[in-house]
Amino acid sequence: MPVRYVESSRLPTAWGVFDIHGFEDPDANKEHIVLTMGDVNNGEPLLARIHSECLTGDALFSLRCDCGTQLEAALKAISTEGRGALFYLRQEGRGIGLLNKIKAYKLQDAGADTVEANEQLGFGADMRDYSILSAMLQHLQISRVRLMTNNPRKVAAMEENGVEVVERVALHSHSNPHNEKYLKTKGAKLGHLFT
Ligand SMILES: Nc1nc2c(ncn2[C@@H]2O[C@H](COP(=O)(O)OP(=O)(O)OP(=O)(O)O)[C@@H](O)[C@H]2O)c(=O)[nH]1
Ligand SMILES: [Zn+2]
Repeated sequence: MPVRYVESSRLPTAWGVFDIHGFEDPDANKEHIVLTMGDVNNGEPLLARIHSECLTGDALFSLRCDCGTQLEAALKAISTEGRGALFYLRQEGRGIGLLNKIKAYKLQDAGADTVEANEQLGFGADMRDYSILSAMLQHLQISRVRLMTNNPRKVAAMEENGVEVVERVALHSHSNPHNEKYLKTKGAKLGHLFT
């Protein structure tokens, strides 16, 4: 069964009042959301972010990655513009799930990098599937974006879903002693563009 829209409501946040739109993916048994602010389908390129779920970084303040700071930066940027959309996709651990990510962290504690750890567990380096965006983009009638990401695969994903990416907006990643190797591996092995 295809991904389908379920309901929307207001969501006041520390960065202003967003609208939250809920979608369900019955085949994968996942629930996804989009946070929007302002008029998202007036034809002007929309400031947008595709954020992949990271429970440890987004909700538990983990310093192993840069997800929490990127989530905050994206919501702040949208609120500053007064207009934008954040797609929060439930693709924890680049699509391998939370418990497998913890297994990968254990292997990283023993010296593997993020890609090697995934491979040792029998997964590809990045298992995310962006086709779920299609129903969300269609429902919200979004056709042109300025995409906040360092990941060229996300730019390609938007384009594959029929959306014109008029600009890639770099997102600054805060490095700390715990995520240095993680950030280095993103640049060296996963194709992330860091300035
Ligand atoms: N498998 C695995 N996933 C991780 C690890 N650390 C973070 N993640 C997941 O990686 C996803 C975020 O991907 P990133 O590679 O940090 O960034 P990105 O989304 O590709 O690119 P940006 O748009 O630039 O942020 C989230 O789903 C995290 O849960 C790890 O060590 N192993
Ligand atoms: Zn993370």
